[in-house]
Amino acid sequence: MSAPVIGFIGAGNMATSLIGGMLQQNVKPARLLASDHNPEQAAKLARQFGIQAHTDNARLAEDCDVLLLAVKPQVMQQVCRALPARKPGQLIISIAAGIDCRSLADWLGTDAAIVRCMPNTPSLRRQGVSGLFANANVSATQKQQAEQILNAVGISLWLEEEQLIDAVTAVSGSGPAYFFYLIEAMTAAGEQLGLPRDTAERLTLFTALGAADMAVHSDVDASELRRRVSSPGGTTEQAIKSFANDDFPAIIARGMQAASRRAAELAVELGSSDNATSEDTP
Ligand SMILES: NC(=O)C1=CN([C@@H]2O[C@H](COP(=O)(O)OP(=O)(O)OC[C@H]3O[C@@H](n4cnc5c(N)ncnc54)[C@H](O)[C@@H]3O)[C@@H](O)[C@H]2O)C=CC1
Ligand SMILES: O=C(O)[C@@H]1CCC=N1
Repeated sequence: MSAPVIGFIGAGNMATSLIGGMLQQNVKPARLLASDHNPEQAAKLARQFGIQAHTDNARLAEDCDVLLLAVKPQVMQQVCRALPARKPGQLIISIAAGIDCRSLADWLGTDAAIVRCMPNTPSLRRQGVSGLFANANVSATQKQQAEQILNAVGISLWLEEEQLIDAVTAVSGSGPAYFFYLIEAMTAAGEQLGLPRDTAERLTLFTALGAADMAVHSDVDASELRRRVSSPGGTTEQAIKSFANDDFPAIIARGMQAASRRAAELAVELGSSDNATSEDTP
C-alpha cells in the first residue's frame, strides 16, 4: 500500500496533536496537508510543522487520499456541504464529537467511505487512544489506513456499534481533562498543606505519570494497586475513606454520563437524522 496523503480540514488543537504525533513517528511532512478558514491558524501550523497549510478546503479535499475532518461539530455540516467531488477512493475520517456517519453521508454523499473516530490530545506525545467505527462503504484497505494513522499517535480500538463512540468520548476523548483537573486540585491541595507551588506541582505530575505507567504495565488491576499503597491504619486509608464518604465514584460517573449525554444531544442538534425525520413528517 503506497503511503496516503492525509489532509486535515481544521488546523486547531486536535489537528496539531495528531500532526505533531505523526511527524514524531517519522511520517514525511510532504504527506500531510491542512486547511483552516483562519489564515493565521493555517500559517501557524505550517510554521510549526513545516507542512503545506492554506485556507482552501475544496482544494485540500481534491488533493488527499485521506480527508480528516477536524472542525468543531457546529461547523461540520457547512464544511462538508461546501466540498467538491471527492478524489476517487478517498477515505473520510471525522473526529467530531456527536456527528454520526449518517449525517456525514447525507452531507458528503451516500457513497462516502467514513470512519468516525474519537481520539484524544495525548496523541501529540504519541500516547493517544482512539475509538474507531467504520461505515459499510469502508474497505479493508481503508480500515488499515485509518488504523495506521491513529496507531502512529497511540493505540486504536475498533467498535462494533457506532453509538459506543459517545461512551468513548466520555471516557478517553474528554478524559485527559479529568486528569488535568485532578492534577490542578492535587497541586492546590499540596500548596495548602505548605509546599511551594512548584514542588506541589512536580510531585503531583510525577505521581500521575508513575501511577499511570505502573497501572498500564501491571498484571493486577487498579483496585489491587490501590490496596498495596494503603497500609492498614496508615495515611492513604484515611484519604480514600474521605473520598469514599464524598462519593468519589458517583461524582466521576455523573460527570462522564453528562459528557456522553452531551455527545448524543449534539447529534440531535447538529446532525441530519433529526432534520430528515422532521422533514419526512407530514
Ligand atoms: N480537543 C480535544 O481534546 C478533542 C476534540 N475532538 C473533536 O475535534 C474537533 C476539533 O476540535 P479542536 O481541535 O479542539 O477545535 P479547535 O477549535 O482547536 O480547532 C478547530 C479549527 O477549525 C477551524 N475552522 C472553523 N471553521 C472552519 C471552516 N469552515 N473551514 C476550515 N477550518 C475551520 C478553526 O479555525 C480551528 O482552527 C471537534 O469536532 C471535537 O469534537 C475530538 C477528540 C478530542
Ligand atoms: O469537549 C469536546 O467536545 C471535545 C470532544 C472530546 C474532547 N473534546
